[in-house]
Amino acid sequence: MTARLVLRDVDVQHGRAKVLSGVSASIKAGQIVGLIGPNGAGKSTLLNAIAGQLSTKGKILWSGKPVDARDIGFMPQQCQVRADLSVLEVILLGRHEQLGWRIADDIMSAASRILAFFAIGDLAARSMQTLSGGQQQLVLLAQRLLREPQLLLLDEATSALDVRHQMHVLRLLKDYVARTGALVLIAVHDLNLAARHSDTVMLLNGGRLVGHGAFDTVITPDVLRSVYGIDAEFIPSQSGISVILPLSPTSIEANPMEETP
Ligand SMILES: Nc1ncnc2c1ncn2[C@@H]1O[C@H](COP(=O)(O)OP(=O)(O)OP(=O)(O)O)[C@@H](O)[C@H]1O
Repeated sequence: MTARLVLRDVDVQHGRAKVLSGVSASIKAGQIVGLIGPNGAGKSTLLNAIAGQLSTKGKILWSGKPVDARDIGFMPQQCQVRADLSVLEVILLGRHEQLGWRIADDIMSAASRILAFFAIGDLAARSMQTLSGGQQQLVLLAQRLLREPQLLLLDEATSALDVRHQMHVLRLLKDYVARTGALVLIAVHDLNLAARHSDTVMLLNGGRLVGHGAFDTVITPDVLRSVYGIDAEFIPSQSGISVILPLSPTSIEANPMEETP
């Protein structure tokens, strides 16, 4: 039976502010789900809640059970390595539970395969501290994939990558999902990227889930106006997916969730 992530009436409160409110969804594994919404909508909060990093109300179930840390690969938004470790060492830490005095051959070959998939083999001996922001992001993603998690939670994990590396990583994720049947939840700001690379999207606004389904059923000109406060042109492309061209912002308003205690 296909695994499912079930969210039932999930609430998160920070102090007096409710930052996630009544989020419910049933999400089938074997797909990439784009988590979209304006700044402060609750995307990171939802990913942190699923990863078990926050105290929540409601239920979060993976295959009918509470999420087990061993099932997930989580890459938070602020993610960096401060220690002076090499790229290979950081990637191997993806399997830290299995590391001992001697690194088993299968872990070493899995690490080499991941380095090759991400096209970062030439960085293996480099110190993380000498890498660019985008290169560090690639290494940390590779580290998460080494675990082969069933539930991969990525918070803007391609934000520091150039367009070619973004495409490469999203294609790798697609192959990974096809090979393993995993579920990937990825928070993204770029709506065109979400349209092109997600199987479905979840749209958050003001801490609530306001849309869930195929991108073109969730994101319409009216929704862009009401949720993002922009007018936009939808330009048909050869891929069959319209390109969204933002035209003008309407107005910037305070996040309604922050105004009401
Ligand atoms: N530790 C905290 N204490 C108080 N409020 C918080 C805390 N963390 C987040 N918030 C608030 O929760 C709301 C949701 O934040 P969150 O980071 O989940 O949004 P987001 O959709 O990921 O935003 P962005 O796209 O800007 O990263 C925001 O209003 C934010 O100010």
